Order: sequence, then C-alpha cells, then structure tokens
Amino acid sequence: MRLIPLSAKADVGKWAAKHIARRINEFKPTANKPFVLGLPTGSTPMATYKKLIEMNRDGEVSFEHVVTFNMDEYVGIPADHPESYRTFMFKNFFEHIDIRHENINLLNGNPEDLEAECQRYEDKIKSYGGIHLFMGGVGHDGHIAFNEPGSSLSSRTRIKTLTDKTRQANSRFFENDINQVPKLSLTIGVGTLMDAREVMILVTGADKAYALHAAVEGSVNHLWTISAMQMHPKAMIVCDEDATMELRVKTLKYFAELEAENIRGL
Ligand SMILES: N[C@@H]1[C@@H](O)[C@H](O)[C@@H](COP(=O)(O)O)O[C@@H]1O
Repeated sequence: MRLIPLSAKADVGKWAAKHIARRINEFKPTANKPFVLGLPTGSTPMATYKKLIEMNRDGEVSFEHVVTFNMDEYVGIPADHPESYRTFMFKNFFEHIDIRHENINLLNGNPEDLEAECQRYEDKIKSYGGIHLFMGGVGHDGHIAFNEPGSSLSSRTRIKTLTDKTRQANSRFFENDINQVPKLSLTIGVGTLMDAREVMILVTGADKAYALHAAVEGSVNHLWTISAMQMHPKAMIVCDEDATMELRVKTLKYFAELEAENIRGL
C-alpha cells in the first residue's frame, strides 16, 4: 500500500485529481475501450471534483469515454432528494463535465427488488471488464463506501443497515436530524472494491486520524473495513497532515521519504 502524506486538504484534492486525469490520459480511452472510474460522495472528495471540473474545462482531461460507477446510495429517499447520492453527483460533478449520461452508473435506492438491483450493478461492472480506478473516502469508524464495521471483507454489492454513528455523522446533511437520515443503504462490497485494478482512498481531517491509523498501522480486520486495502495489490491512501495525528512518527517519515518525489511540485 502507498501512503501519500500531503500538507493541506486542498493538496489532497489537487493530487487526487491529477492522478485520475493522468490515469485516464495514459489509458487513451475510446468509445469501444472506455476508462472505468469508481466514485464516492462525501465532503472529502469535493476538492477533487472541483479540480477535475477545472481540468476538464481547461482541456487537460476529457470524460467523453469514461464510464463511472458510484459506490453507494441511500435506500428509501427519492432519487431527486437533495441529499441522495445521485443528486450529489450530478450537482457537484457530472453536470459540469463532458461525460455522456449513458456512461453514468448509480445504484437505484428505490427499486422494486433491492437484491436484484445489487446483482444488476455487479453484472454491469463485470460487463465493462471491471473498474480501472476506484476513488473512495472513509468514515470515522473506518467504513469504506457503506461497509460498516463487521462487514465481510469479501462482500459484494448489497443492502446494508447504517450504524447510528454513521447516521449521526451524516445528519449534518439532514438538518442535523438523525431521524431524517435513512437507515438502509445499497453499497458495493469490500470484495467489489478489491476487484478494482487500483484503489485510491482520500483521508482528510483530524477526525479521521484514527481511521487512518487503523488502515495503515492496524491489522486487517473486518471491524475497520478500510484495512482490507492492505490486501489490495495496488492501493493508495492520500491524506493531509491533520489526518496523520495518530500515526507513528516513524511510519509517517517512512512513507514521506518514499513518496518525496511524488509529493514535490504540487
Ligand atoms: N458512504 C459515505 C462514504 O463513502 C464516505 O467515505 C463517508 C465519509 O464522508 P465524508 O467525506 O463527508 O467524511 O461518508 C459516507 O458514509
């Protein structure tokens, strides 16, 4: 696993956006050979989306032949609810870039059959030959997508009950009222994420410091689903200084030295 320790939150957004653009450009996608990108919601990736929008506008990267799959969606709120992950993605990213709408894949949180919807999603990912690069964030309790503590590390897309802790954290988007936060979600599994050719996780802020410690220094454990990234052949965590507060000085120094070249010139 690589750890890219940067100074500020804005640097994380810039670095991640540049990495995504580099991967897309290296791939030289076409209509018949699209680049498949996995995406998260949340406050953490906002700076990355902003930078990617700028880069798209300036002609540094195109999403014309990029297919996207989002990680998760709430169950039971309308698709056009201001806090649905569909709304989030269109408002903060898709509406501002040159992506074709038929290339956007999102889980439907209101299907007739929830299990069939999960299977449809897995099949659709497979139909593209898998995901090239999956970007993600992390919850305070180390959850990845909505794979809450105790999720199987080989899980696939499925229905998940949200913990009170997650609903409390996300209530900030629902007028600080936990009762408005859905209790269920559809989420890709840890196994789905592990199948991506490359995974890039963004971690910012002191409130995520313990999750970063568990991801990098902890043992692989289903109680911290982010730790499964240690088993991924090509995983990378990009973090800011605040998020490193629970890491050993020795660990941080080790990765900072390894990545010195890649951090310079941001
Ligand atoms: N399902 C999402 C996760 O994908 C996200 O990583 C997490 C952290 O969000 P934030 O970046 O706002 O801290 O929130 C939710 O639980």
